[in-house]
Formats: sequence, structure tokens, C-alpha cells
Amino acid sequence: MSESVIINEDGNLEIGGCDLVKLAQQYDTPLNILDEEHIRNKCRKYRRILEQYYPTTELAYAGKAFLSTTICKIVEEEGLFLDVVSEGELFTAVQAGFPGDKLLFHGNNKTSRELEYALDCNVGRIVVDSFLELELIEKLAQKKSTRVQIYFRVKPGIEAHTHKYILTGQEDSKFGFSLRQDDIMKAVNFAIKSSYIDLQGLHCHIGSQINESKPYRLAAKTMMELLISIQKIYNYSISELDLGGGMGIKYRSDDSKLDIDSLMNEISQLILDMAKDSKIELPKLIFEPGRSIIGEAGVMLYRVGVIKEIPGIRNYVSVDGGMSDNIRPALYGAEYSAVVANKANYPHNNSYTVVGKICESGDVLLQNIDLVDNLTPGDLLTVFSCGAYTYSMSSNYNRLPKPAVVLVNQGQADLIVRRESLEDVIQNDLIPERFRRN
Ligand SMILES: Cc1ncc(COP(=O)(O)O)c(C=O)c1O
Ligand SMILES: N[C@@H](CCCC[NH3+])C(=O)O
Repeated sequence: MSESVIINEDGNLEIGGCDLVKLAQQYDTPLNILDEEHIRNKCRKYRRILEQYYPTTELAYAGKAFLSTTICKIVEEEGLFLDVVSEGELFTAVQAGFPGDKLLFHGNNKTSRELEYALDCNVGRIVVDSFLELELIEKLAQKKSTRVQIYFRVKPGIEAHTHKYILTGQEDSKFGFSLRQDDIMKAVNFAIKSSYIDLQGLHCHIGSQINESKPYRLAAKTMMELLISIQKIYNYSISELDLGGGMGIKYRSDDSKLDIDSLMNEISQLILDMAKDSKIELPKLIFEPGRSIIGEAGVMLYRVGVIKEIPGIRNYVSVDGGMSDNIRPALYGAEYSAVVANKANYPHNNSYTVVGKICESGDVLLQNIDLVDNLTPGDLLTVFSCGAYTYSMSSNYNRLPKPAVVLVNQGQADLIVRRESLEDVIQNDLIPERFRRN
């Protein structure tokens, strides 16, 4: 939870100096609220920690967690690189004036149009995910008579402990090159020989919402072994090592949380030792966290509607959003904590099941959550840790307009994504001529 969350004199929740009840009046609900100071502090803390343990580092923010043009500005001001994963994210960065050389372009199936766009935008590093993509990049670079800087994404064959939908570093994954059957070595050989490709780094990302350091250590060791063998076999020095993101955050008070400081210390030491022992040049070390930068900076604010008490079974509380603005509970069984913003001082010890307004029984936001016993329609429910993968995964299911996003900082609130209107919902609909006759 953001450090700036307090209960103010009116007994209301306040974030970044802004009273949530007033924000609901001004911007309506459902509303995604992001605490700017929290985001900036996370960026600074990460950089400080990394720089403390390792001589050459770079930090990239993974835009898939939440991206908008204002967030690009913050990321740029904080001196981070930005990881984009589609032409939509790339376009957002370009529109925000984000420097191309600080962009990393990811994706397991980048289209030729996306790659061409990336080349036109002088994207700093393309993270190549397959042999087909590698050949495509070479052709495009040749056509444009340019040299493209790339990383290879490798799956280090490590299974971290997280939801199976968000595991990515195991052999059975759609992402990256395999260490087996010399898959990666074939690609390395191709890149080194190419006049249009500059193999700058190796990349891996073992998954998301990971709360233990062991899989990161194993991944770092495996990646360093690969880097060392590339040096030995090809006499080629890989200058950057990107170990991805995935660091877990707290969604509920009893969740365990990864200690970023000791993780960075352990990983740095391991790389420094391995580089020294094998006498290779020290690669620059890069991480690309998303959730752990923006996740705890955000809340979702909903208005309570219908409350149905089913005796002996459960109390259902419906709110004015649901799985269309937060798919994570339905998709991963994700759990959250929540407080009634306008009754924050009251004891929260009555159990409810909070559901959305989507026409699906699985549209459950919070199972058996303790809220106030005098919960009434019109109350405002604050769900914490909704900065990452909430708005970015939202949809218009049931034709619900997407919520607005407000950035708060020291009492100031700025709209950074406007609420969709009903007109927005139908803006792409077309009526063919033959339906217009009458
Ligand atoms: C390649 C890559 N980098 C970074 C991230 C960011 O992950 P997280 O938001 O869990 O830190 C992801 C998402 O899992 C990813 O796929
Ligand atoms: N969307 C996922 C994480 C996937 C990360 C992107 N590879 C989540 O909400 O936890």
C-alpha cells in the first residue's frame, strides 16, 4: 500500500493528499487512482539499490503494467529505460516524446510492421524472441541500410513459484530461445556473422509476482554461464545482461514480500564473482520491473450498489465496476485488500463477497473480505494494490466504458486518462450501407 494513504480528519481515506470521497465526487467511479510520489520513490529506490551493488546498471520500467503518455514522462524524468511490448505501447512512448534509444522492444510474435516501426523509431534494443524474427530484422535492417541492436530472450529452464499463467522462464513456454538443442547458439552464430545486427545483450524473464530470490539466482547463474560460453566459443563479448522483472508485491497484509535490497545484492555478487572467475568483461546489469514500481501506488475506487444477504450463505455486495476493470481475480484467483473510503475509521469485521456488475457469476472481485457492518449503497470501496495490470488489462465487456485514471500528488489531482464515454464505446461500430435503407 502506498505510504501516503492516511485517514483524514473527516474519517475518509486520503492518498497523495487527496480525499477519496472528493475524488469520487469530482471524477465519478469506478476510478483508478495513482500516487505519483510512490511511483517516483520506487524508481529512485530501485536505482539506488542497484547502483550500490553493481558498477554499471540500467533500470527499465515494464510498460505493460500500466502505460499512458504521462507515465512515460515520469519514467523519462526518473531516468529509466522503458520496456514496450507492442506497437500500441511503442506509439504511446513515441507520442510522449520518450527517447527511442532508451526503449526495449519485447514480444514473442512481433509483426513485420511492428519491427519496421521500431526501426523507424530507432528503438534502442529489440529483444529477439525467435529465429524467424531474427531473419526478419536482418532483412529489414538491410533494406534500411542500418544496424540494429538486439538482445536474445532466453528461457533459462527455471520454474518460479507463481500462478502458472504468469510463469515464463520454463522450457515449456512460448517465450524466447531454448538453451536446449543449441537453439540459442544457432541464433548467436547468425547474429555475430550478420553485418546488420549488433548482438548487445541476453535477456530472460522468469515470470511475474515472484516472491522468492532463489529462481532469480538460478536464472542469473544460467544466463552468466551462457554469456561465458558465448565468450569462449565465439570470442564474442556480450555487453548487457537483462534479467527481466517479475518482483512480487503485497496485495494483502499477510502476503510475503520479496526483499529487493537483498535480491539485488545476491544477484550482483553472483555476477561479479562469475565474471571475475571466468575473466570475462563485466556485463551491464539491467532489470525491468513493472508491478513492483507501480502496483502498490494504485487503488481502484468503486461505489457500492446492491447488497444481498443470503442467510447462512454469504453477503453479496455489488460495485459499479468488476472484471472489466480488474480481470485479475477472475483470471488468476488474485486476492486484494479493501477499505470503505468514507467509513475508514469504523471497524472492518463483517464478511462480504464483493462482486462486479458484469453478467458473469465469476465476476467476483473480493471473496470473504471484512468490511464495515453498516455498509450501505453509496459507500465507496477502495481496493488496494491496483496500480499494475488493472487498467492495462481492462476491457469493454458488457460494453462498460473504461474508468478514468487520476494521478495524485501532494493534494493535487490530475486526470491522466479520461473516462470513456458511451460514444467511445460505439466509436468503432460501422453500419453497412444495406442496413441504412429505411
Ligand atoms: C519481458 C518482461 N519484462 C518485464 C515484465 C514485468 O513484469 P512485472 O510487472 O511482474 O515486474 C514482464 C511481465 O511479466 C515481461 O514479460
Ligand atoms: N498480467 C499479469 C502479469 C503478466 C506479466 C506480463 N508478462 C498479472 O496481472 O499478474
